Amino acid sequence: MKIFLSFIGNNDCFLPGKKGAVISVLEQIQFDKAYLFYNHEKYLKHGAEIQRYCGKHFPKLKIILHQAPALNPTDYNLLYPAMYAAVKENLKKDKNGEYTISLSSGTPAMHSCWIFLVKGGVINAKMIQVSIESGISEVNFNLDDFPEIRQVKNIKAEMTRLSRENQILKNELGKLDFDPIIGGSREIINIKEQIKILMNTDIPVFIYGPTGTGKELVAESIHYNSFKKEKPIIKVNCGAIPPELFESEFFGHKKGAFTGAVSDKEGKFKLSDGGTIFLDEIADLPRVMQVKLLRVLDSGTFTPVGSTKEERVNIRVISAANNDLRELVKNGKFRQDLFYRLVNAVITLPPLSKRQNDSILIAQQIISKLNQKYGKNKILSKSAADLILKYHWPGNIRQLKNVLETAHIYPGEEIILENKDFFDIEPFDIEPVEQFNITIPENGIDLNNEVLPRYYEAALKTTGGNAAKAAKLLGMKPHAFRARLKKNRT
Ligand SMILES: Nc1ncnc2c1ncn2[C@@H]1O[C@H](COP(=O)(O)OP(=O)(O)OP(=O)(O)O)[C@@H](O)[C@H]1O
Repeated sequence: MKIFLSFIGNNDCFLPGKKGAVISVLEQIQFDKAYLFYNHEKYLKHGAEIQRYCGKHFPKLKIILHQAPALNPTDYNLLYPAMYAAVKENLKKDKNGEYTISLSSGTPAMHSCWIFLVKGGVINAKMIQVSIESGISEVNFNLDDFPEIRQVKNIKAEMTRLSRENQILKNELGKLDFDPIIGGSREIINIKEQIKILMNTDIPVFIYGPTGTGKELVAESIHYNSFKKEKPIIKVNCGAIPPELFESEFFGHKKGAFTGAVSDKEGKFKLSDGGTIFLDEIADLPRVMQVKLLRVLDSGTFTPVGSTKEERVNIRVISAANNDLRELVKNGKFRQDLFYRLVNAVITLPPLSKRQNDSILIAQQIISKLNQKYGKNKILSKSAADLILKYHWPGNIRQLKNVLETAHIYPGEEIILENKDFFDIEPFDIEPVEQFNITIPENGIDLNNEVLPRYYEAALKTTGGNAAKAAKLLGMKPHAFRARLKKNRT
């Protein structure tokens, strides 16, 4: 749509034998719409004359008279904000218009403001001037004619360039900006190298490793070191979403789409647009959702539940699981096509027990954080360090954190650990079941009400209160786990 913008000036009325600049332009160039601005009511009369004339001669042209109120048409301080607001308001209505602005009507201050609006990037428009002698000509000077404006533009570009160069140099120096992953073992150094290679690409990354080994930390590290770091990283625990809510969680829903949808809700894909979506426990994604996820990854589009409008997103996908997805594909539990879409690059996290002395480095960092939090100055005892190195840590770093958090509570300057501290946290790792010395009372035992509840609570303790993860430790579905827990607690 071709749109014309101009102020109405004193000469834009029909003096005998003379048509003003506005009419001259409208007679020579065909527009669909003309916004004629005036700063004061007295110009409305001229506007109405132009409207009448055009209505007769160019009936298809739509003329809109728009007030940009500024008491004094030569006062830049009043004029510029009024014109800025008027332009912004009209741009909203005709976003994709092809704009032409006339600099020939109105005061010199108005002309200058037009130039600032165009050259400042507020409106993308062609500027013209019109005179009896030379007719219509385009005003097309270069920004280089304005050293000050050019400087500001260049500073912005320069800053972007420098920040990119800085990032590249940092990468070359082997440093990550955001580096929460503690460890000096060969395994962890390799993982950081992989993060550096992958962080500024859009390649989908799959992170594989046992529970509590830092999969989420690696996903954050990729995101917060990437150019997308200013955009969100949205985490979704696929193992914790009830099957019936998957679609709404991922794609969002419209009000009234189903019982309980009391308002519109944006889904995780929309929320992570421009950034990263981290799909944790991807192996738990039901097959029906696997197809839908594949579609989003292929087309970049999805449709919220209850909507007919497709939405487009641009996201980086990082997924994680502690199961070997290849096995699940072989067993027909995970779609092969989705597997190939997600697993372009794989980062494998080793268990803590395979990371040489990293467990001590991590333990020291955990203790120093706890010291800061509680205003203490505790250190790890030699015997505790030995135990940490010897123990096999089935719950990995999360378990180490829990053990140290509990041990930190006790008085004394040193953190002391005993065997029982580990066992309390990890009830399944005490000893093989055959070695248990269990005696069942003659009147029997109520497994459901007396024994299992202790395991539910212990599993919750291991996962730091995360019910979905606790359910997983016990091989239960999250909703079944929650229901049992609720029942046992009441
Ligand atoms: N190398 C590390 N250095 C310091 N802290 C770590 C490291 N790895 C993991 N952690 C900490 O251990 C805890 C568990 O890590 P995270 O949640 O990333 O593990 P995960 O592999 O995603 O676990 P899950 O499979 O159970 O979801 C977090 O508190 C995390 O900050």
